[in-house]
Amino acid sequence: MNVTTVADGVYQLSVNIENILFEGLWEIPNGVSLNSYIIKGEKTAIVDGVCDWDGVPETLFALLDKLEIDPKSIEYLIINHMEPDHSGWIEDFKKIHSDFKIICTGKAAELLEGFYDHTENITIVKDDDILDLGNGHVLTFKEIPNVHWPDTMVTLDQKTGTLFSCDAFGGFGSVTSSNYDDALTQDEIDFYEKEAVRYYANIVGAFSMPVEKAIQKCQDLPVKIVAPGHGIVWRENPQKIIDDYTRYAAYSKGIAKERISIIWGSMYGMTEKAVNFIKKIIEKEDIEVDIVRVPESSWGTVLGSVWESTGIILAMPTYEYKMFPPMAAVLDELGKKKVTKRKAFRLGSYGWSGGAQRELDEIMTKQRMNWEFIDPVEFKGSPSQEDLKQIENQVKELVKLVKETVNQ
Ligand SMILES: Cc1cc2nc3c(=O)[nH]c(=O)nc-3n(C[C@H](O)[C@H](O)[C@H](O)COP(=O)(O)O)c2cc1C
Repeated sequence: MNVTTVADGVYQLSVNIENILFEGLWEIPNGVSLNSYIIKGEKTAIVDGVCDWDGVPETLFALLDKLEIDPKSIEYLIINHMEPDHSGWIEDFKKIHSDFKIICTGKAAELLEGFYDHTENITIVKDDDILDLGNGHVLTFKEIPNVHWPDTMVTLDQKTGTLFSCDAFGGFGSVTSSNYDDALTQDEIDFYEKEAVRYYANIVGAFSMPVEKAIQKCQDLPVKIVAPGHGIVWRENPQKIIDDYTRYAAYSKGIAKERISIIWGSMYGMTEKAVNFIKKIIEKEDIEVDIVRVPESSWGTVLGSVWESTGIILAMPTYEYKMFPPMAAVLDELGKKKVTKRKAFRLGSYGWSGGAQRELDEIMTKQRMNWEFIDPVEFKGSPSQEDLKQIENQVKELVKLVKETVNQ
C-alpha cells in the first residue's frame, strides 16, 4: 500500500489487488491498483475509496494514519462512481464516523440507497457545480454518465488542476510508490499503456460512445494532472492518457492498428497445423501480429488483443454441429463489448458435416458486429497442400485489406 503526494494538498492512497478475477470475471495477470485521494484545504475531502477486497477498511485507515489524518476530520466523501470497488468502504467508514456529507450525482444517490441503505447528508451535484474546501481547493464536478455506470462523474481540483477521473483514464497493473508518469521509465510507461488497453477493452470498451462524450467534457476543463481510480497518475503528460483513450474509443468502430489478431482453438491439432502454417507466412508480411489460443487464454486476453487489431483471423474446428465452444463464447463476448467492423478471415477443420461457419454467422448477426469476412477455408481433417495454398492466399488478402483500411 502506498501514500504519495500528487500535488499541493492532494494525496493518493492506493492498494494493489492481485490473485483475484476483477469484477469476478477478468483475469488480471499484473494486478490492479485501487486509488483513493485526499484533498486537504481548510476542510478535508476524500475522493472515492478503496474497497474491502483485502482487509480494507483497515488498509484505508492505516493509509490515513500515515498522512496523520484522523478519519473523523473528513468532512466530505466525494463519490465519483458507486461501483463497490470504489464505494465498498463506506459502510465501515460509517461505523467510526457519522458526521460527513456525501457529494455525488443523482444516479449515485439512488445507488447509495440500494447498495448501502444510505440516504442522509447527500448533496447531489450536476455539471459545473462547485465545492469550496478552502485554501484554494475549489472542486468542480462534471457528470460523465455510463463511464462505466450511469452514476459516474469526474471531479476537478481547480487549485492543482487535478482531475479525479475514477474509471475513466484508468488502467490495470499494480503500482509502486512511484506511480507517476514523471517517475517512470519509457519501458514502464509502455507496460502501463498495455495494461490500459486491456483495462479499456475489458471494463470500459462497451461504453466507447459515452467515453467519447466524457473526453469532450474533460477537454473543457483546465486539467494538469489525471488521477484515475486505477493505475498510474499522469502528471507530466496528462494528454497522453486522454489521447490514448480517444484512440481506444475510436477502435470500437473498426479501424484500429495495422495489426492482426489470430484467435484459435483446436482439439486434435488439425486446425493447429493450419495456424502453424499461418504463423510462418505472416512473419514475412510487414504487419504486427498477436496470437491467442482459446480456451487456454482468458476472455480478457482475447479482448485486449483484438481491441487494437483491425484484422482478425479466427481458426477453429466444428464441434457437435457448431463451433468449437470456447470460440463461440469468446466471440459472443466480443460482440457484447462492441468489437465491430473488423476485417476477418475464418478457417478450420471439420469431420463430416461442418457447422462452425453457421454459428459464426449467427453470432455476427445477433451481436450486430458487422465484421467484413473474406471467403473462409474449411478442410476435412488435416489441411492438404491445396488447402494451405488457399489459406496463404486468404491471409495475404486480409493483410492487404487491413493495410488499405488503416491507411485510407
Ligand atoms: C467432440 C467432437 C465433436 C465433433 N463434432 C463434429 C460435427 O458435428 N461435425 C463435423 O463435421 N465434425 C465434428 N467433429 C470432428 C472435428 O471437427 C474434426 O475432428 C476436426 O478435424 C477437429 O479439428 P481440430 O483437431 O483442430 O480440433 C467433432 C469432433 C469431436 C472431437
